Amino acid sequence: MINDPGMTVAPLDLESARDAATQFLKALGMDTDAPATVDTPARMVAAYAELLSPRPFVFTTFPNDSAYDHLVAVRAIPFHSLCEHHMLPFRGTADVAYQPTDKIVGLSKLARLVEHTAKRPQVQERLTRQIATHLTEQLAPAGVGVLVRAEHLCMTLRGAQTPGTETITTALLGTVRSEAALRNEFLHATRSGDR
Ligand SMILES: Nc1nc2c(ncn2[C@@H]2O[C@H](COP(=O)(O)OP(=O)(O)OP(=O)(O)O)[C@@H](O)[C@H]2O)c(=O)[nH]1
Ligand SMILES: [Zn+2]
Repeated sequence: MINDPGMTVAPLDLESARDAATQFLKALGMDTDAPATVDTPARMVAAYAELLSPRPFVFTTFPNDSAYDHLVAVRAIPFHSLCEHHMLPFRGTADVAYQPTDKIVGLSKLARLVEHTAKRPQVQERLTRQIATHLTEQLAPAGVGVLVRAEHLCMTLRGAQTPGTETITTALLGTVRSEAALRNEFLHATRSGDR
């Protein structure tokens, strides 16, 4: 189970959230007593609760018994998160890679780790770093590379209103940062044009 403190998700108080959502929607002019919208505050809370509730999972690792020492990369892992400034979604893909030493991880766990890290109020920079830090702590790999591409709806739908923009963040650690050959291998494996 994911249990390091940086990954803990605060418990949700759904009842208080429902009361607050009713107030919030009334203040925005919605009639929350009308038949069609009487359940809207509860639905809104359920929707946010779903977006903020990562599925628990076990970060299963195996001995690296073939002494595999090139990059393991899973790319284009889809995710959605909530920007902590506006509580609007940002969504995109994460490319996650590591160079193993003694341990390898079940491949699906890289996708589950992305989901786990994304389903909380976030900024993209922290999301990217947290994925990389978790891999470093759990696998003691020689290197880690994480590249996240995302559309921020707070920027594309409102505010600056810039549809089509994509934000790219990277976290390169260990050999993926320091060795040109591995860095290039990572950047080549994650090139968006190859999808
Ligand atoms: N660095 C970073 N900024 C983000 C992220 N998500 C949203 N933001 C930005 O957070 C900032 C909040 O800025 P404010 O000026 O306080 O908010 P605002 O008045 O709504 O700003 P506008 O979005 O420009 O209208 C905005 O520039 C957002 O684009 C993120 O993941 N990382
Ligand atoms: Zn935002």
